[in-house]
Amino acid sequence: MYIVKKTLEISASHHLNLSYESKCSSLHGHNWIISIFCRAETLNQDGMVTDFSLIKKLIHEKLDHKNLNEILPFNPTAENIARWVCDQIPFCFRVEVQESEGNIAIYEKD
Ligand SMILES: Nc1nc2c(c(=O)[nH]1)N=C([C@H](O)[C@H](O)COP(=O)(O)OP(=O)(O)OP(=O)(O)O)CN2
Ligand SMILES: [Zn+2]
Repeated sequence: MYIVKKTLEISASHHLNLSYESKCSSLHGHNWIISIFCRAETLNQDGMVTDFSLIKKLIHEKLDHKNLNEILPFNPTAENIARWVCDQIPFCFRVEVQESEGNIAIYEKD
């Protein structure tokens, strides 16, 4: 089994729609650190699982320096972002989204 890991930093803003009062309901920003894991039993014709550049194009170009509430069709929690990222990338099975030091969400496909 081959595994590749790509780590990206996304500077962006968001606010959360929550069922309780929270400072996170106001617009604010984070430098999200997103780690993306892809795996495959065999490599493609280029000798890769998934091209690191493709991962950057699909995620960084779409989210960096954006208001995530305007880009993503769901409440942009770290958990939801992790699942969305996983769904965008060929052969992705695990995504770690670090919102700030000590605050990390992980999504893993079964
Ligand atoms: N399970 C989750 N909890 C929270 C999320 C999330 O995505 N998943 N997100 C937020 C907000 O984005 C908020 O901006 C986080 O604020 P932050 O100050 O970084 O975190 P804390 O309130 O825990 O404060 P620390 O001082 O960093 O511990 C909130 N929760
Ligand atoms: Zn936040």
